[in-house]
Amino acid sequence: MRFYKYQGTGNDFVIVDNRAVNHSALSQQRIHQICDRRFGIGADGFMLLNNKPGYDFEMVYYNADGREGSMCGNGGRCIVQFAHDIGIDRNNFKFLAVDGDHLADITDGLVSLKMMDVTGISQFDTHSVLNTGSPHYVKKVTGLAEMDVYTEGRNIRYNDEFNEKGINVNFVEELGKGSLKVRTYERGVEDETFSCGTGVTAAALVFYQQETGRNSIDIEVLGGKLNVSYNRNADGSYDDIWLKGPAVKVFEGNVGF
Ligand SMILES: N[C@@H](CCC[C@H](N)C(=O)O)C(=O)O
Repeated sequence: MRFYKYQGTGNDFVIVDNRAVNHSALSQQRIHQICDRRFGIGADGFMLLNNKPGYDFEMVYYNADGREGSMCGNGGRCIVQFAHDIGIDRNNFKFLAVDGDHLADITDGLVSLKMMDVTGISQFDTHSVLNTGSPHYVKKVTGLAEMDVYTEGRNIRYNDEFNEKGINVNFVEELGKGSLKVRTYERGVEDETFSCGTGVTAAALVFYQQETGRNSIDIEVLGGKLNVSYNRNADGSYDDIWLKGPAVKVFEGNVGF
């Protein structure tokens, strides 16, 4: 099986072009093995690029545990760069993912992905919960650089409330006005990753809830820098949400299992 390895701010993926040869029957165990960093290629997730009438392609996303995941923002940006690299020659892409239609473009070497509209944020004393294509728990913290994100994120992800379905846990510190640092414990990888696109999107929306209108937030993650821009409506809903950042091919090869 021919595969391509991509990364977007250190969130890394194995991608397979599934248009001519059909790899849709790969088992959960096999995808988990492909993503294993010791026994396989190593990645946070696995994606198939499928043909889809009416779209440039369809993205099917699996977490590193081999289960089909909800939307992956960095995966979406990487598969757009992959589509461009294999000759799907567009300035503006339109593709289908598990959470619906997405638009995307590549400008000045950066991939921008339009995220789904967000209708509401559930606010609690210590944290917020929202869905940006994947479910996210967002907690404001200080001293993020020193935090044990793995242990604290895992405790939340496996508590009685979230244990069954799981949740992605984001810890967020404000670096300055319109500038955040985010670290994420990801469901399905069950570890801290270097970046989470739907997670930084959630963090941006949670942090600037007072700012109605157009906002642009710069976000630092372990693997680099992202930008989230969006429109906040007076009723508290969000639309025209764009996630922008690098998406880069790392290597390609063949895998026999
Ligand atoms: N890394 C992703 C999020 C992937 C989905 C997630 N792990 C889940 O299924 O909950 C991103 O960049 O958004």
